[in-house]
Amino acid sequence: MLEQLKQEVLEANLALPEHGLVTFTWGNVSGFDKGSELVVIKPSGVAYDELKADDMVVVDLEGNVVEGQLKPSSDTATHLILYKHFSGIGGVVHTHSPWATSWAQAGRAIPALGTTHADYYYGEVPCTRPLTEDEIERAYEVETGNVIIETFKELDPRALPGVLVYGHAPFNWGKNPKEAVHNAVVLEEVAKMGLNTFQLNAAVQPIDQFLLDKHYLRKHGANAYYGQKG
Ligand SMILES: O=C(CO)[C@@H](O)[C@H](O)COP(=O)(O)O
Repeated sequence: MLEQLKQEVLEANLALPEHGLVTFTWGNVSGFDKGSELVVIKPSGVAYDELKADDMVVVDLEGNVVEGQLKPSSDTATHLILYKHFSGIGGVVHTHSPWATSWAQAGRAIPALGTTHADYYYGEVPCTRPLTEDEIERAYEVETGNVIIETFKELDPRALPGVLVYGHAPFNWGKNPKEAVHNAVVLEEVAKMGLNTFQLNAAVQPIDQFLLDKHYLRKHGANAYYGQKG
């Protein structure tokens, strides 16, 4: 069941170390099958170079394992909440990529300081509030998902395909696992550029709205013309 999605999720997980987003097993990718409403996710704690498509775990949106011999990622509950609330996403990534994780540990949103950011994120990449001790003790991974949904109450997850979880690390998403990883790579790049930019100019301000519009909308707007579009 879901053999093609398992292969896509495997390839997306293997892309994490390829792009330098993970150390050891500090990351996971899942994919969502709209027809069956099932999620394919990386097994917990398995090294990327040992992964096979058949190792992927299939769960329903309540987290019940419907296929697979291994335990699903420890972040499965967070992935599931994102699929339930962000309609249209087909892939979710979580890593501890160092530059984005540094912003999450500092509790700071990443402002749109340049056009590289604007090409993918239509404004600052938000950071969630801290979880309370009760939320952490009671249902850590579920409340991690809930605080992301809370953070996006007034934001469009299609225009901002990533978030920094306070004190933890980033989560990203996209229309499929491959796009979710692409957005995670971009987030790590703009996190690195942002930190370096502030070191060069501590008073730097976010780019103007018209430049943000130009770069974001040329790739993602109704009249997008970037690449071979338009
Ligand atoms: O955030 C964490 C641990 O803090 C996790 O992302 C692990 O780093 C990966 O867990 P598995 O997917 O292997 O269960």
